[in-house]
Amino acid sequence: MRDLEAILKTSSVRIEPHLIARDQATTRSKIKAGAVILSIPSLISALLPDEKARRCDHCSKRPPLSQQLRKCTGCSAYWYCDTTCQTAQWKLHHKFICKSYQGFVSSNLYQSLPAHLKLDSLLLSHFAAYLAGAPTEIDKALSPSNIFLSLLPGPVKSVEIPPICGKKTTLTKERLGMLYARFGNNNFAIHSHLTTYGHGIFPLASRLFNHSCLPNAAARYIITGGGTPVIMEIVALRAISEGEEITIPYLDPALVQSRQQIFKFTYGFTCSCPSCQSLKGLPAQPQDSEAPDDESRNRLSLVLREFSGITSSANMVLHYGLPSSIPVDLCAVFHEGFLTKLSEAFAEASHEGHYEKARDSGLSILALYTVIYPQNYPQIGMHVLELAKTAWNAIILSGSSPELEQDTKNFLTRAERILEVYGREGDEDGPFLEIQTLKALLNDAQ
Ligand SMILES: C[S@@+](CC[C@H](N)C(=O)[O-])C[C@H]1O[C@@H](n2cnc3c(N)ncnc32)[C@H](O)[C@@H]1O
Repeated sequence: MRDLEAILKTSSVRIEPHLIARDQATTRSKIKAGAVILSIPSLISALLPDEKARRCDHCSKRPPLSQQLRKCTGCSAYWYCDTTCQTAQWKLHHKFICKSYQGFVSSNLYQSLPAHLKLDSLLLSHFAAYLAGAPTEIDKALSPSNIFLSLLPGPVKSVEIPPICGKKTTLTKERLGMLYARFGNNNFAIHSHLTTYGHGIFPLASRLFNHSCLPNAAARYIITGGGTPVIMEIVALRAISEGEEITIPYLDPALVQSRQQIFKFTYGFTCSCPSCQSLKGLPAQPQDSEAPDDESRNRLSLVLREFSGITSSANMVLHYGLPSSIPVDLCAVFHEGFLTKLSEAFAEASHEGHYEKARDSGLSILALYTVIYPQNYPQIGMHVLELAKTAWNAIILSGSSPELEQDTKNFLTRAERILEVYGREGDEDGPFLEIQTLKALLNDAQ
């Protein structure tokens, strides 16, 4: 821990003991909403299969339409922006993998793995190859690999190591097992505009940040290109006071019914954040029960919107709160099927151009989000932007009206305000470009 304190000396983060989770990250001084608390480069990453050949395997950048990625002529399976990215990854790990890659991925051993283990297998292969090129790195106190080995292992005692590709590493089977035992509860899904495109290892982030379902911070990913791997930034979602623990979400807090099970089996802890505490005091929704039917969903939605004070685009004073503030007869909204059905209804009505219906279910989703998520949670901003797009599409479809223009404007203003806190992540297009485009269109129409 002392070594880590040295790394963090010039940052706004301190590492301190935690009663249950070994250690925790706390703030040295007050942090403003939207501030970047820490920037952490990825040590190793791997793209999801669907993203292969669409992004650079090294820096994650998507090429502009006028350009193509450069294929590795050795394996024909890794793609890069240019020679800078290709050379950087060649040195980092690809030189140990290139020759055997095609044989490995077409082998029965690899092909018989389920999708999530295939990704683990490639990430572990990248890690092992990286260590083959830097064999002494693991013994250096502050090296990322050493920090990774110092992480808490997952709860399953004997995890089977997936097969790895590449030249034999300098790692013993025991070391490899130690690395893999830390995969499940320490790796990150890397996203662009909140859509996952790969997995990565960011040892310092794993060592520092504990989970909360009402986190005060969140990870966003910065793609810079030019041979630099993706960077994780931990951003404050609200003002954080001096000495307060900095927490991030390990999974989507909207998984209200299943999240405790996931914490137990994947991470080996019971979450006791304020959200989980207050849910404990409410009647639980049986896991195997049916989601509320259409009629109850409509009734629940209406009461939920009134309860949250979200009745129109103009009346959206978002009271972020805890589930405990929900009256007991509204608890069925925490059945995960309720949100799923609402989202389906919103998507269908938006798609078919039924604006009133879409706005109703969209506002109900927003009402639920404010109960489940913390202030300025980016998913809320993305959803309000969807509402703005739906209102704009209604203008296109059925002609403009002062109400529709006002709705579009209100939703856009609110979406921008929320998303500004989380800031820009990932690819160059995305929500801020959409907001600017919609604003310009709306101005022209007025
Ligand atoms: C990514 S690490 C977080 C850093 C960790 N505290 C440490 O000292 O290395 C994840 C592990 O921390 C612990 N942890 C994280 N959040 C927790 C929480 N809210 N309550 C209890 N334990 C937690 C669990 O053991 C989990 O598997």
